Amino acid sequence: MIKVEKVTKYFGNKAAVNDVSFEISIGETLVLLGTSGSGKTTTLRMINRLIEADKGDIFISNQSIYSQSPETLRKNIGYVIQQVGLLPHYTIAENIAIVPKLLEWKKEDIQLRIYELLQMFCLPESILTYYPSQLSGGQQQRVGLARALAADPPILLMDEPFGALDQLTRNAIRKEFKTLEALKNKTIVLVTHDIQEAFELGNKIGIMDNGQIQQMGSSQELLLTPSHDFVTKFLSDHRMILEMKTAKIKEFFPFEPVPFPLLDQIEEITADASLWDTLQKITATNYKKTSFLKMKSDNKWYLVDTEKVWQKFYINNCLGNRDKQ
Ligand SMILES: Nc1ncnc2c1ncn2[C@@H]1O[C@H](COP(=O)(O)OP(=O)(O)OP(=O)(O)O)[C@@H](O)[C@H]1O
Repeated sequence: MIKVEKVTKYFGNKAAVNDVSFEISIGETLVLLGTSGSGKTTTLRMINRLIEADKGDIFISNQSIYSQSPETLRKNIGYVIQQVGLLPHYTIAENIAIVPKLLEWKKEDIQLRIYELLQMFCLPESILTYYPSQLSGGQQQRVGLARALAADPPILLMDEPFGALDQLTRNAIRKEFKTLEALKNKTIVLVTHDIQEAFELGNKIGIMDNGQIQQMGSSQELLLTPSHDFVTKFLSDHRMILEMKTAKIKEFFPFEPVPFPLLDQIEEITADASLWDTLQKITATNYKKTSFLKMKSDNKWYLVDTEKVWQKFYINNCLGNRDKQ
């Protein structure tokens, strides 16, 4: 879907992005993660030609982005930035309608789409006549996302989209973001320096340093087979929590099946849920040593012994990794 081929960008004599290549398939989310100044934003902005590359080429659906005008290109690419970028003198309705209007949609269709997006992002109708400054940060961020999705573009570029929010709002919006049906088939490139955000949202993560992608892979690949010392060091402070977010609860089977669970200790969960999400679910409702999980995969109840889960996690991850280092 998106192919970036040996792309370089200089500012003065310095290469901000140096010979970067990667590919993303339809429906994948690639997160560019890295230190400040490593070239993440420059890479992202070259995809919608807000920054022009000096060398290399970028293809979307096998067509070079340089074979079309930047304006045509951007009509098919949603763009979300940390500062949200809502136009201050436009109402919320006008802000959301910008791209559909550019695409000359009918007035009624734009109206319908606006209401659909309000529902999708849990925003009240009353804000439609407000100006951006009258909204909270979290609401502005939701409107920014709604605006980017208004014309249902196949590609979404996001630059620190949750960066301006406090931690609680950030976590909540991130959770919504993960489950949004409207994002399921989108090809997304997201820039962040938040390691946990990257591991939560990315199918693929590209770790950038000094204008280059040091390693690109799934969260498991980065954690278990880092290809550079930089990658190991970059992730080291967060290692434990990342491994809990990467490990899936199904890896901790077999649990004991039970015919009937105790009703005050039940949680429904999918087999693909992470260990982190599962334990959070269990401990949020009842901090007990055992809990019952109903696996959505086979619809049976299992008794989960969290102590055993911890032991297995420790043996699999902590001991295994230490052996490798
Ligand atoms: N317009 C510009 N003019 C000159 N130098 C620039 C410009 N934009 C970026 N740079 C430089 O290019 C390098 C990469 O910047 P970029 O914004 O891509 O990094 P980043 O990884 O997104 O950083 P951050 O996480 O801090 O936003 C930095 O050294 C930056 O100072």
